[in-house]
Amino acid sequence: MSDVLPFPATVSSAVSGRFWALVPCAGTGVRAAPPGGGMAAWPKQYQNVAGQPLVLHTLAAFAGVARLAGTLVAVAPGDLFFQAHAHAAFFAVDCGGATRAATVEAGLRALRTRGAAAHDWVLVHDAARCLVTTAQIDALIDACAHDAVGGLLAHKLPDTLKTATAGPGGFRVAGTVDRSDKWLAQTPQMFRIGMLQDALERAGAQVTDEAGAVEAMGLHPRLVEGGAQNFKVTYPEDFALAEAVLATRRHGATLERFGGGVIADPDHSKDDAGWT
Ligand SMILES: Nc1ccn([C@@H]2O[C@H](COP(=O)(O)OP(=O)(O)OP(=O)(O)O)[C@@H](O)[C@H]2O)c(=O)n1
Ligand SMILES: C[C@](O)(CO)[C@H](O)COP(=O)(O)O
Repeated sequence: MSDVLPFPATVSSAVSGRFWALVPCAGTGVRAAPPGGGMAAWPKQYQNVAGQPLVLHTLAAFAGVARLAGTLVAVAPGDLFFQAHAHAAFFAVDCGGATRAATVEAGLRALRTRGAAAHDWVLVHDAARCLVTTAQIDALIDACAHDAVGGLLAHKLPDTLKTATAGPGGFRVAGTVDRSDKWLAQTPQMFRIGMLQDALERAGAQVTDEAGAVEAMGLHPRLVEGGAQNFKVTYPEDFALAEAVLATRRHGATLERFGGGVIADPDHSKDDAGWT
Protein backbone atom coordinates (compact mmCIF):
# COMPACT_ATOMS: atom_id res chain seq x y z
CA MET A 1 0.00 0.00 0.00
CA SER A 2 1.44 3.36 -0.94
CA ASP A 3 2.65 5.38 2.00
CA VAL A 4 2.36 8.61 0.01
CA LEU A 5 -0.13 10.82 1.85
CA PRO A 6 -3.07 11.77 -0.37
CA PHE A 7 -2.69 15.47 0.45
CA PRO A 8 0.07 17.99 1.20
CA ALA A 9 1.19 17.50 4.79
CA THR A 10 1.66 21.21 5.49
CA VAL A 11 0.21 24.57 4.42
CA SER A 12 1.84 27.98 4.31
CA SER A 13 1.76 29.97 7.51
CA ALA A 14 -0.19 32.66 5.64
CA VAL A 15 -3.41 30.94 6.70
CA SER A 16 -2.25 30.10 10.23
CA GLY A 17 -5.27 31.64 12.02
CA ARG A 18 -5.88 32.07 15.75
CA PHE A 19 -6.23 29.25 18.30
CA TRP A 20 -9.37 28.69 20.39
CA ALA A 21 -10.18 26.04 22.98
CA LEU A 22 -13.57 24.42 23.35
CA VAL A 23 -14.17 22.32 26.48
CA PRO A 24 -17.30 20.14 26.31
CA CYS A 25 -18.49 20.11 29.95
CA ALA A 26 -22.17 19.21 29.69
CA GLY A 27 -22.17 15.49 30.49
CA THR A 28 -23.80 13.78 33.47
CA GLY A 29 -21.01 11.30 34.29
CA VAL A 30 -23.23 8.23 34.62
CA ARG A 31 -20.28 5.79 34.48
CA ALA A 32 -18.48 7.69 37.26
CA ALA A 33 -21.28 7.31 39.79
CA PRO A 34 -20.26 5.32 42.89
CA PRO A 35 -21.11 1.59 43.05
CA GLY A 36 -24.64 1.06 44.22
CA GLY A 37 -25.96 3.63 41.81
CA GLY A 38 -27.51 6.91 42.74
CA MET A 39 -27.19 10.00 40.70
CA ALA A 40 -24.51 12.54 41.55
CA ALA A 41 -25.45 15.81 43.17
CA TRP A 42 -22.79 17.16 40.84
CA PRO A 43 -21.63 15.62 37.54
CA LYS A 44 -18.11 14.13 37.55
CA GLN A 45 -16.51 17.25 36.06
CA TYR A 46 -17.41 19.14 39.26
CA GLN A 47 -16.37 16.46 41.74
CA ASN A 48 -13.51 17.45 44.00
CA VAL A 49 -10.09 16.20 42.93
CA ALA A 50 -6.94 17.24 44.82
CA GLY A 51 -8.66 20.14 46.53
CA GLN A 52 -10.71 21.67 43.71
CA PRO A 53 -13.44 20.72 41.23
CA LEU A 54 -12.02 18.48 38.52
CA VAL A 55 -12.71 20.86 35.63
CA LEU A 56 -10.66 23.66 37.21
CA HIS A 57 -7.53 21.52 36.83
CA THR A 58 -8.36 21.18 33.13
CA LEU A 59 -8.95 24.91 32.70
CA ALA A 60 -5.75 25.79 34.58
CA ALA A 61 -3.73 23.86 32.00
CA PHE A 62 -5.40 25.80 29.18
CA ALA A 63 -4.93 29.11 31.02
CA GLY A 64 -1.18 28.53 30.66
CA VAL A 65 -1.35 28.36 26.84
CA ALA A 66 -0.39 31.89 25.82
CA ARG A 67 -1.39 31.41 22.16
CA LEU A 68 -5.09 30.83 22.90
CA ALA A 69 -7.44 33.62 21.80
CA GLY A 70 -10.06 32.28 24.23
CA THR A 71 -11.44 29.18 25.93
CA LEU A 72 -15.16 28.40 25.75
CA VAL A 73 -16.58 25.95 28.28
CA ALA A 74 -19.81 24.41 26.97
CA VAL A 75 -22.06 23.54 29.93
CA ALA A 76 -25.57 22.11 30.13
CA PRO A 77 -28.53 24.49 30.03
CA GLY A 78 -29.24 25.64 33.58
CA ASP A 79 -25.77 24.68 34.87
CA LEU A 80 -24.76 27.51 37.21
CA PHE A 81 -21.36 26.14 38.28
CA PHE A 82 -19.33 28.84 36.55
CA GLN A 83 -21.37 31.66 38.05
CA ALA A 84 -19.40 30.90 41.21
CA HIS A 85 -16.15 30.05 39.39
CA ALA A 86 -15.78 32.82 36.85
CA HIS A 87 -12.26 33.59 35.62
CA ALA A 88 -10.70 35.78 32.99
CA ALA A 89 -9.10 32.73 31.34
CA PHE A 90 -12.36 31.24 30.01
CA PHE A 91 -16.04 31.90 29.41
CA ALA A 92 -18.93 29.47 29.94
CA VAL A 93 -21.84 29.11 27.54
CA ASP A 94 -24.83 26.93 28.43
CA CYS A 95 -25.10 25.32 24.97
CA GLY A 96 -24.63 21.67 25.96
CA GLY A 97 -26.53 19.07 23.95
CA ALA A 98 -27.79 15.51 24.29
CA THR A 99 -24.51 14.03 23.04
CA ARG A 100 -20.88 15.12 23.21
CA ALA A 101 -20.93 15.79 19.47
CA ALA A 102 -24.03 17.97 19.83
CA THR A 103 -22.32 19.94 22.58
CA VAL A 104 -19.24 20.43 20.42
CA GLU A 105 -21.30 21.56 17.43
CA ALA A 106 -23.15 24.08 19.59
CA GLY A 107 -19.87 25.25 21.11
CA LEU A 108 -18.40 25.81 17.64
CA ARG A 109 -21.42 27.90 16.69
CA ALA A 110 -20.98 29.91 19.89
CA LEU A 111 -17.30 30.53 19.05
CA ARG A 112 -18.23 31.74 15.56
CA THR A 113 -20.88 34.03 17.04
CA ARG A 114 -18.17 35.53 19.23
CA GLY A 115 -15.86 36.27 16.32
CA ALA A 116 -13.89 33.07 15.68
CA ALA A 117 -13.20 32.66 11.97
CA ALA A 118 -13.73 29.52 9.89
CA HIS A 119 -9.99 29.24 9.23
CA ASP A 120 -9.11 29.63 12.93
CA TRP A 121 -8.05 26.53 14.81
CA VAL A 122 -10.05 25.00 17.66
CA LEU A 123 -8.71 22.58 20.27
CA VAL A 124 -11.59 20.47 21.58
CA HIS A 125 -10.82 18.95 24.98
CA ASP A 126 -12.90 16.83 27.36
CA ALA A 127 -13.54 18.61 30.66
CA ALA A 128 -13.01 15.16 32.23
CA ARG A 129 -9.39 14.93 31.05
CA CYS A 130 -8.09 16.97 33.99
CA LEU A 131 -4.47 15.79 33.85
CA VAL A 132 -3.56 17.35 30.52
CA THR A 133 -0.65 19.77 30.82
CA THR A 134 0.06 23.14 29.24
CA ALA A 135 3.17 21.59 27.67
CA GLN A 136 1.11 18.84 26.02
CA ILE A 137 -1.37 21.38 24.63
CA ASP A 138 1.48 23.50 23.27
CA ALA A 139 3.09 20.39 21.75
CA LEU A 140 -0.13 19.61 19.86
CA ILE A 141 -0.32 23.18 18.55
CA ASP A 142 3.34 23.06 17.50
CA ALA A 143 2.78 19.77 15.66
CA CYS A 144 -0.43 20.77 13.88
CA ALA A 145 -0.41 24.56 13.35
CA HIS A 146 0.96 24.14 9.79
CA ASP A 147 -0.69 20.81 9.06
CA ALA A 148 -3.19 20.53 6.23
CA VAL A 149 -5.65 18.51 8.37
CA GLY A 150 -4.99 18.89 12.14
CA GLY A 151 -4.47 16.25 14.77
CA LEU A 152 -4.99 14.92 18.27
CA LEU A 153 -3.23 13.73 21.36
CA ALA A 154 -3.33 9.94 21.58
CA HIS A 155 -1.57 7.13 23.40
CA LYS A 156 -0.06 4.10 21.67
CA LEU A 157 -1.81 1.01 23.02
CA PRO A 158 0.48 -0.51 25.69
CA ASP A 159 -1.38 -3.80 26.29
CA THR A 160 -2.47 -6.82 24.32
CA LEU A 161 -5.90 -6.12 22.82
CA LYS A 162 -8.75 -8.63 23.04
CA THR A 163 -12.21 -8.75 21.54
CA ALA A 164 -14.94 -10.23 23.71
CA THR A 165 -18.28 -11.97 23.48
CA ALA A 166 -20.95 -11.70 26.16
CA GLY A 167 -22.39 -14.93 27.53
CA PRO A 168 -24.45 -16.19 30.48
CA GLY A 169 -21.38 -16.36 32.67
CA GLY A 170 -20.06 -12.95 31.64
CA PHE A 171 -17.55 -12.00 28.96
CA ARG A 172 -15.12 -14.36 27.24
CA VAL A 173 -12.29 -13.71 24.84
CA ALA A 174 -13.33 -13.85 21.21
CA GLY A 175 -9.85 -13.18 19.87
CA THR A 176 -6.66 -11.13 20.03
CA VAL A 177 -6.22 -8.06 17.81
CA ASP A 178 -2.90 -6.96 16.38
CA ARG A 179 -2.05 -3.88 18.43
CA SER A 180 0.93 -2.66 16.39
CA ASP A 181 -1.10 0.13 14.73
CA LYS A 182 -3.56 0.82 17.59
CA TRP A 183 -3.69 4.13 19.46
CA LEU A 184 -6.08 5.33 22.17
CA ALA A 185 -7.58 8.65 21.08
CA GLN A 186 -7.37 11.41 23.68
CA THR A 187 -7.99 15.16 23.58
CA PRO A 188 -7.30 17.96 22.72
CA GLN A 189 -8.25 17.34 19.11
CA MET A 190 -7.25 20.27 16.89
CA PHE A 191 -8.92 21.23 13.61
CA ARG A 192 -9.92 24.30 11.62
CA ILE A 193 -13.29 25.47 12.89
CA GLY A 194 -15.07 25.61 9.52
CA MET A 195 -13.80 22.23 8.40
CA LEU A 196 -14.78 20.67 11.74
CA GLN A 197 -18.27 22.18 11.59
CA ASP A 198 -18.74 20.67 8.14
CA ALA A 199 -17.36 17.29 9.25
CA LEU A 200 -19.59 17.11 12.33
CA GLU A 201 -22.66 18.11 10.34
CA ARG A 202 -21.98 15.28 7.90
CA ALA A 203 -21.09 12.71 10.59
CA GLY A 204 -24.14 13.17 12.82
CA ALA A 205 -24.56 13.38 16.58
CA GLN A 206 -23.35 9.86 17.41
CA VAL A 207 -19.73 10.37 16.37
CA THR A 208 -17.62 9.96 19.51
CA ASP A 209 -14.71 12.25 18.68
CA GLU A 210 -13.86 15.10 16.29
CA ALA A 211 -11.20 13.10 14.48
CA GLY A 212 -13.77 10.43 13.60
CA ALA A 213 -15.85 13.01 11.77
CA VAL A 214 -12.77 14.32 9.94
CA GLU A 215 -11.67 10.78 9.01
CA ALA A 216 -15.11 10.17 7.53
CA MET A 217 -14.23 12.88 4.99
CA GLY A 218 -11.24 10.79 3.91
CA LEU A 219 -8.66 12.81 5.86
CA HIS A 220 -5.92 11.52 8.16
CA PRO A 221 -5.31 13.60 11.30
CA ARG A 222 -1.84 13.66 12.87
CA LEU A 223 -1.28 11.58 16.01
CA VAL A 224 0.75 13.22 18.82
CA GLU A 225 1.70 11.10 21.85
CA GLY A 226 -0.22 12.27 24.94
CA GLY A 227 1.06 9.71 27.41
CA ALA A 228 -0.79 7.44 29.85
CA GLN A 229 -1.52 10.23 32.35
CA ASN A 230 -3.80 12.13 29.95
CA PHE A 231 -6.65 9.72 30.64
CA LYS A 232 -10.33 10.65 30.87
CA VAL A 233 -11.93 10.36 34.30
CA THR A 234 -14.71 7.93 33.41
CA TYR A 235 -15.16 5.37 36.21
CA PRO A 236 -15.27 5.74 40.03
CA GLU A 237 -11.72 4.45 40.47
CA ASP A 238 -10.39 7.11 38.10
CA PHE A 239 -10.77 9.86 40.71
CA ALA A 240 -8.12 8.25 42.94
CA LEU A 241 -5.84 7.77 39.94
CA ALA A 242 -6.18 11.45 39.09
CA GLU A 243 -5.49 12.43 42.71
CA ALA A 244 -2.35 10.27 42.70
CA VAL A 245 -1.01 11.82 39.50
CA LEU A 246 -1.70 15.35 40.71
CA ALA A 247 0.09 14.55 43.97
CA THR A 248 3.27 13.83 41.98
CA ARG A 249 3.20 17.27 40.36
CA ARG A 250 5.04 19.71 42.58
CA HIS A 251 3.48 22.82 41.11
CA GLY A 252 -0.02 21.76 40.16
CA ALA A 253 -1.63 24.17 37.75
CA THR A 254 -4.17 26.38 39.50
CA LEU A 255 -6.11 29.24 37.98
CA GLU A 256 -4.91 31.57 40.71
CA ARG A 257 -1.48 31.42 39.05
CA PHE A 258 -2.95 33.16 36.02
CA GLY A 259 -4.16 36.37 37.55
CA GLY A 260 -7.26 37.47 39.32
CA GLY A 261 -10.87 36.93 38.53
CA VAL A 262 -11.19 33.66 40.39
CA ILE A 263 -14.37 33.71 42.38
CA ALA A 264 -13.73 30.42 44.02
CA ASP A 265 -16.55 28.91 45.98
CA PRO A 266 -14.63 26.94 48.58
CA ASP A 267 -17.86 25.66 50.07
CA HIS A 268 -18.63 24.01 46.75
CA SER A 269 -16.15 21.32 47.67
CA LYS A 270 -18.56 20.23 50.39
CA ASP A 271 -21.20 19.77 47.67
CA ASP A 272 -18.75 17.80 45.57
CA ALA A 273 -18.91 14.90 47.95
CA GLY A 274 -22.65 14.97 47.51
CA TRP A 275 -23.24 11.77 45.61
CA THR A 276 -26.83 10.87 46.32
N1 LIG B 1 -23.88 15.50 26.11
C1 LIG B 1 -22.59 15.58 26.49
C2 LIG B 1 -21.86 14.42 26.90
C3 LIG B 1 -20.54 14.56 27.30
N2 LIG B 1 -19.98 15.79 27.30
C4 LIG B 1 -18.61 15.98 27.76
O1 LIG B 1 -17.73 15.20 26.96
C5 LIG B 1 -16.63 14.77 27.77
C6 LIG B 1 -16.34 13.30 27.53
O2 LIG B 1 -17.55 12.57 27.69
P1 LIG B 1 -17.75 11.42 28.81
O3 LIG B 1 -16.49 11.09 29.49
O4 LIG B 1 -18.56 10.34 28.19
O5 LIG B 1 -18.66 12.21 29.88
P2 LIG B 1 -20.15 11.86 30.27
O6 LIG B 1 -21.01 11.75 29.06
O7 LIG B 1 -20.52 12.85 31.33
O8 LIG B 1 -19.97 10.42 30.96
P3 LIG B 1 -21.01 9.17 30.89
O9 LIG B 1 -20.97 8.71 29.46
O10 LIG B 1 -20.41 8.21 31.86
O11 LIG B 1 -22.36 9.70 31.31
C7 LIG B 1 -16.97 15.07 29.21
O12 LIG B 1 -16.13 16.12 29.70
C8 LIG B 1 -18.42 15.49 29.19
O13 LIG B 1 -18.73 16.51 30.14
C9 LIG B 1 -20.69 16.93 26.90
O14 LIG B 1 -20.15 18.05 26.92
N3 LIG B 1 -21.98 16.80 26.49
C1 LIG C 1 -13.26 12.21 22.71
C2 LIG C 1 -12.76 10.99 23.42
O1 LIG C 1 -12.32 11.34 24.72
C3 LIG C 1 -11.62 10.37 22.66
O2 LIG C 1 -11.26 9.14 23.23
C4 LIG C 1 -13.88 9.93 23.60
O3 LIG C 1 -14.36 9.53 22.34
C5 LIG C 1 -15.03 10.46 24.43
O4 LIG C 1 -15.94 9.38 24.55
P1 LIG C 1 -17.06 9.49 25.66
O5 LIG C 1 -17.85 8.22 25.60
O6 LIG C 1 -17.88 10.70 25.27
O7 LIG C 1 -16.36 9.65 26.96
